[in-house]
Amino acid sequence: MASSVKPGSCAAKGPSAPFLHVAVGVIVQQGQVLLSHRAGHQHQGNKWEFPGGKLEAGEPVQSALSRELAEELAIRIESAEPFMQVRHQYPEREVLLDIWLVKSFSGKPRGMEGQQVQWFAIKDLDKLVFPDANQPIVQRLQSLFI
Ligand SMILES: Nc1nc2c([nH]c(=O)n2[C@H]2C[C@H](O)[C@@H](COP(=O)(O)OP(=O)(O)OP(=O)(O)O)O2)c(=O)[nH]1
Ligand SMILES: [Mg+2]
Repeated sequence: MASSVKPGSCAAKGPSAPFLHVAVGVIVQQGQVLLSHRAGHQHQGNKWEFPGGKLEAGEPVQSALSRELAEELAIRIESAEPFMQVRHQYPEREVLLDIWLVKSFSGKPRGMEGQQVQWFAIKDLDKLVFPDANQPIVQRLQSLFI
C-alpha cells in the first residue's frame, strides 16, 4: 500500500524545519563568563545560555548581536570579535550559532526580560546545564581561559 509520506520528506521534521541564524555574545571578565537563564517556555528552556538571539531578515550579524545584548542585558557593545560558529540540528530546528567574544562594553548587565543573569567561573561551566549546541563553546572557553 502506498505511503502518504513522500520520499525524502520526514513527518517529524519535514523539509520546512526552521533554520535559525543566532548571534551570541561571550562576555568574559577575570576568568568568569556572563550567562542568562532561558525561561521554561522557550526552546531549550530552563538551561543556561550565552546571551543573544535570532537575526532579523537582512540584518548583519554584528548589528543583531548589539541589538540582542541591548534588549536582553541593557549593555552597549563597544568592541567584539568573531569567536566561533556552531551548527547544530535539534529535532525540531537547526541553528547556526554565530558566537562573538565581547571585548568591551558599557553599562551594567541586568536581565531585561525577567531572566536570571549571572557570572560563572569558566572552570565551573561543566556543572551547568546548557543546550546541546553549546558543548563546543564551553570546551573552547575552558581550553582558552583556565
Ligand atoms: N541565545 C542563545 N541561543 C541559543 C544558545 N544555544 C542554543 O542552542 N541556542 C538556540 C536556542 C534557540 O533555538 C535559538 C535562539 O533563540 P532565542 O530564543 O534566544 O532568540 P531571541 O532572543 O531572538 O528570542 P525571541 O525574542 O524570539 O523570544 O538558539 C545560546 O547559548 N544562546
Ligand atoms: Mg535570546
